[in-house]
Amino acid sequence: MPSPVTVDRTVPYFPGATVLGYPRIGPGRQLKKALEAFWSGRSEVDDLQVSLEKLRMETRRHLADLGLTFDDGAIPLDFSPYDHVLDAAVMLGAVPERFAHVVDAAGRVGPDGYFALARGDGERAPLELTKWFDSNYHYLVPEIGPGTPIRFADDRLVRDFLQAAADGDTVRPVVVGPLTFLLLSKPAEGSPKGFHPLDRLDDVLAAYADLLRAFGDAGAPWVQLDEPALVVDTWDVPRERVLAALSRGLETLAGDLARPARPALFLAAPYGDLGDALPLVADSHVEAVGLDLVRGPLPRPEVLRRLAGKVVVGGVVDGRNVWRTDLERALDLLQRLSDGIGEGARVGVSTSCSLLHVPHDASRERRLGLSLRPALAFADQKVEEVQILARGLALGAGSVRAELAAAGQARDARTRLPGVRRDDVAARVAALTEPDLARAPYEERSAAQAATLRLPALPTTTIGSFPQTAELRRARVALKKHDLDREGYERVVREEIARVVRLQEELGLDVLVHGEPERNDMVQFFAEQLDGFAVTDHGWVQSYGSRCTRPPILWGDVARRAPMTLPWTAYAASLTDRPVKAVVTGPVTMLAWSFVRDDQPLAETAQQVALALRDEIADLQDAGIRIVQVDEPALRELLPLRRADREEYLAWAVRAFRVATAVAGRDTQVHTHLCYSEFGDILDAIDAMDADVTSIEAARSRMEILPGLRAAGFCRGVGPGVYDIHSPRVPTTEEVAGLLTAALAAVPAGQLWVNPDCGLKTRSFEEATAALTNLVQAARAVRATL
Ligand SMILES: Nc1nc2c(c(=O)[nH]1)N[C@@H](CNc1ccc(C(=O)N[C@@H](CCC(=O)N[C@@H](CCC(=O)N[C@@H](CCC(=O)O)C(=O)O)C(=O)O)C(=O)O)cc1)CN2
Ligand code: MET
Ligand SMILES: [Zn+2]
Repeated sequence: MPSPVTVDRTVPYFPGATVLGYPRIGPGRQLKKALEAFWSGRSEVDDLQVSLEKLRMETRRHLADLGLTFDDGAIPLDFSPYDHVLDAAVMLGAVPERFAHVVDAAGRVGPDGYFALARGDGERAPLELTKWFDSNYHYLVPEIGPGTPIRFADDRLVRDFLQAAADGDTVRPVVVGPLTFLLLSKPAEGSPKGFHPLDRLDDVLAAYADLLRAFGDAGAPWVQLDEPALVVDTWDVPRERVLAALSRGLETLAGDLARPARPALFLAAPYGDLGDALPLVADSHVEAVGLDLVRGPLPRPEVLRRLAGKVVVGGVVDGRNVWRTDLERALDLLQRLSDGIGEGARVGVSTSCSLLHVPHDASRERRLGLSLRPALAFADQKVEEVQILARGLALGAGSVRAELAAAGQARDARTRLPGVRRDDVAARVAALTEPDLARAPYEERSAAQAATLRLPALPTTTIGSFPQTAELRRARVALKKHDLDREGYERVVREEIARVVRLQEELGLDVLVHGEPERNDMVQFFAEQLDGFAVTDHGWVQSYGSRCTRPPILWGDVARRAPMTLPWTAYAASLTDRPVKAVVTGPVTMLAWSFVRDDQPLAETAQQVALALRDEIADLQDAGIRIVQVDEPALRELLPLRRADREEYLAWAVRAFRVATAVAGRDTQVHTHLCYSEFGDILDAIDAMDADVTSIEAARSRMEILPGLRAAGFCRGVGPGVYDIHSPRVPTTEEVAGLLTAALAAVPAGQLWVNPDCGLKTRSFEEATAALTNLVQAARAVRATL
């Protein structure tokens, strides 16, 4: 084992400039490639370890090349092989009982066990995957019960630190903080009523204290504890309890455990405002605190003064968008922060949150055109921005005058691009009136649809996508490289549609889809065809594990140029007598999974996207399509983290859905699909969307949502997912039938639909066929009992 680093522990100095975290996927998606090679058996575990360490090494060296320095802890070590919340659970040995065997006698979890927790192992269901705060990143939900083992068990994080140190690179380890860990956990199965993971606070704190001691022994100058949970005020425990837990945590980890036994502590609170938690942090013994000054306000003067003894790290560079920072404004904010703290203020400059949410490097986007590219800042550009700001803060604005001016010019130039403001689009949004948003009463619609669609009870369907084959992806690459012409590409797509339609008929599904083979991604595909959006070539961002997306960049007013999915859907419909359901991506999801403009309210942009979709739905309807699904999987994701902001958001989100869908006549059945989240908080909004059928993720959480829906008075069609598509595991017929029977306890048979949790694009045809065979059989069996 490499020897510890020697540092002067008496003076914890903090960098002028840092970032809270950096993309983990690698500029060439090295993480994805290494993981998928290992999972498929194309590489051995040693190859995987070598690839991962190489990626960590290249990342820290790259950050050093960009100007961040090792000695002062400016370079974060925030790597994770799959997910950082899973890493914290593994560090604590806190695995669910069904996975107890993956922890060895020494407390460590090997690669197979680690990936079994993340992805299941064929027999055991993996941890639940859900949204990380209000982002499109997904974390694995720890399951914590009264008896779950919790101690400092797996020291991988410390070993990673020492491995870097052995190369002479002293990094700043980043760990999910103890409160955030517990608040993101769910009670393990079998926990007594009233149990909350927070009940295990003392055990978790003891384990973190051991972790910090180990980092101290290893010579880490700084450790960053991320506590984003503190900016959220909607947890299922009262705020007082969260604050009491925070006090206790600060006392245990920063006070009782004093330096030099531990590294200096940097408590970071991304994604919002610390609010009433900040005074507690100010009065604690942590050495540094990171504030999100993009989303949160500058703290009040009396709170600022209490921060005087600490390093205060101003998160002024937005980690959630890709626009160049208004450096002048940011510098002014930092100056006010410093002045507010008063004499001796030590202010650092950082990003508002980890750069996990943005792609690596905007300079690679050759196709983005000379007009847009200068206005963009991806991770590497943001690393430069924090350094410019740190220089400006240390040496005065005059020292960075040229940089401030260049940033200002690039930002101004963007707002003047043709297409940023369009009178035709503004006029259409302004002309919308209430009747444009209303459909016929549900009873009338339901009767009309029953007459035209003639579906059996418990109709079976899928969520839209079928497996994306390597052949399709290759064809898209060839099309881009001009090795395949448009006609050739469309032939490949049509053949795939025909194959998927045939397969669905053979399987006996009731409502068919075309399978979405023409889509690289459900958001990017539409963005490529809409005015106002730009797409990237290399702008990959991790969504979960090895899965990535290239979020489009929304820069101008949105309008549809031509039908987007109509030809493909119509082609599928021409091949079968069964009803074919068209599938489009809804307005909120289009925004949530893109980088949005910062010069106009989201609500306004949402109506523009909704109008473009409305035109598409009108065309589909005119072409004889009688079922249209408008996917809104991100509806819950964008729900504000603070209770006070929620109503306004839900109002415009629901309105946008209705703008898009109210063009449907009474005998056109409107479906929506929601996935990946707790729906408890948005049941009323789901109801207000007024969709005829709503499909929701439910398999991993065993149909927990249904009683709530019933209680909310929801009376339309509902398809609780009966099988988890995120895992390769094929559900048995009995299992699906069991879930359907459970669902029937909460939903009348006339309302219940049968479908998977989500689209099948990440599965193989073999897995999808096996699972759907069982799904159809289960539906038939349960139908026979009605
Ligand atoms: N945007 C978005 N967010 C979402 C979802 C979603 O579907 N979209 N679903 C939920 C879960 N998140 C997901 C995110 C990504 C993927 C996913 O499958 N991503 C694919 C990439 C999809 C894509 O853009 N595909 C392109 C590009 C594919 C590609 O990598 N091509 C290679 C070449 C491939 C070859 O030669 O075979 C290359 O460019 O290097 C295409 O099909 O055209 C992946 O990581 O592998 C799935 C779920 C929630 N959030
Ligand atoms: C993440 S929601 C996915 C919905 C989409 N229609 C699909 O089936 O893939
Ligand atoms: Zn979904």
